[in-house]
Amino acid sequence: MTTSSKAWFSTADRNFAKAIGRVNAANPFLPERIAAEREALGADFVEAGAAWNTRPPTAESHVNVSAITARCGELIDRAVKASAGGARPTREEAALYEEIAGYWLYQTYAVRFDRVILTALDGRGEGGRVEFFPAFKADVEKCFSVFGAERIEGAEPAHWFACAFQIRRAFHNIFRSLVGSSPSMARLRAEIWQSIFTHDLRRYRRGLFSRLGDFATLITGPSGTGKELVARALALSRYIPYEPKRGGFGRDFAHGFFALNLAALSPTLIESELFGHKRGAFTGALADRAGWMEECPPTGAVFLDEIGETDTGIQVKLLRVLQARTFQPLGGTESRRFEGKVLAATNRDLPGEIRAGRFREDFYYRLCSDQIATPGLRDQLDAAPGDLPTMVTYIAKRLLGGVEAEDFADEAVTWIEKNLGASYAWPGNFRELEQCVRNLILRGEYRPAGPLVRRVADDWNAVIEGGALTAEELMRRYTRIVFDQAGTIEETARRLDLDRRTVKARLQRRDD
Ligand SMILES: Nc1ncnc2c1ncn2[C@@H]1O[C@H](COP(=O)(O)OP(=O)(O)OP(=O)(O)O)[C@@H](O)[C@H]1O
Repeated sequence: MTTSSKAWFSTADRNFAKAIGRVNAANPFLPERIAAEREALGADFVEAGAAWNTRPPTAESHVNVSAITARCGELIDRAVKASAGGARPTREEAALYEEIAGYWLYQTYAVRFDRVILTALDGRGEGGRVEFFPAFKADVEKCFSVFGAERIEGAEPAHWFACAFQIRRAFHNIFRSLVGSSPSMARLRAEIWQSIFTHDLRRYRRGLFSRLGDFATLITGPSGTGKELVARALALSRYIPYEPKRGGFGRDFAHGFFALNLAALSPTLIESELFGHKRGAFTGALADRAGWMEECPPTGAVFLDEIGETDTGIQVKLLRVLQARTFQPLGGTESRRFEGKVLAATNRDLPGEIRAGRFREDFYYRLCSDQIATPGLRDQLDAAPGDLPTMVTYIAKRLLGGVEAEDFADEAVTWIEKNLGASYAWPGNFRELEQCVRNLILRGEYRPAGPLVRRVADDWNAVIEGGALTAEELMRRYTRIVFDQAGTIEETARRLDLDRRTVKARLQRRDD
């Protein structure tokens, strides 16, 4: 296309831009994202062998992203020239151009964003300051100069910058905390992404970004599966406005997560920690103190861990926070406002708790509009056995540091496979794996709370071959093995397709 042409884009450009629209809209943790990239590049797409992203792609590190960014850059240059030559875009062309410009701006600054984010997340640097906004602003203005006076809604440089930066932060918060390449882990990452940005990034950028604090998120899943990690990633990935006059973000983006374990504290202490207290509100309250609900900024989040354990009195007060956004400090009479987002987690079956009268239904429905479920470790390893060495290396690196960890991880995986067996149930999930690695470092062995599965399996073979068991005994011993792996009567009943009373009766009968 030349500057004298009336059309901005050729048919091929148009198809490319439509595919970029799909890339922008796709959840980056799902296969749909890679499919959209493939569609954009056609024969130039380089197969990377993965159905979904397993690390944050950047234009420098990912050949397809690089090729798409370069092509977007060419189209932007062409549109700028066409516009200077007097060609006006159609409505459709303007919308396609917005997709291309958005992609190009984001990828062009991704590496610079990364440097700031990683430095802050590692506890170095100031998580609120960013120096390159003027360059970004100049690029936004260049990109959108093509529209002359008609500006695209939501294309203010500072807002665009804050959104692009937030997307990058979310990438790192999700990738850095959650190890694993199984489909269930990919789904978990995708769910976290959706909880932050919704399924429509464009709508999010245009207005929803300021509303999502009103949506509470409930994280469910077995113990030790990373529910707190999910909560932290959600809290640290919230939208934070960029303030050009201050030369930085409204607050330090590496903070903003206010966690409280409700199972560990008495109701008075829970109230004091969450809502704060006035001097003299209880013995030991020597001065006024603000709680998490007051400390948490509008762009932060309060995390209520073990929400299934809290008593109904606290539930009523939390319901009020969710509905009216107000609370009262202990010993105080005036109402205060909570401006942040509520995240909660439990490994309990909340509908069951409601039936048993221990959990308020109205509170549950206010909490569960957005639900995220964390998968058990055994399920992940069944789908991706190669994750065991990756996870052990990840844990060992944090405990031992660099080179030593690689060697140790090989030894640890060999020990686990030999002594626990490749199909060990990991009833304590990732937390148990961490415990196992710590024990292997200290003692060279790990003894799970239940019997070692391999030894049980060996005994089992001998018993079966001996042919001396009655059917009843066989069932009783088998139930015991499954219980040792499953950890609870409910889960054992589910796996054996029995009712829980039968399981309990079999477990209670004494061994001969
Ligand atoms: N997928 C994962 N990747 C990396 N670390 C993980 C993962 N899942 C869990 N962990 C680690 O396992 C430990 C337990 O995680 P966490 O406390 O978040 O679990 P939880 O689901 O909240 O458990 P509980 O229900 O007992 O509170 C933590 O040290 C956490 O860092």
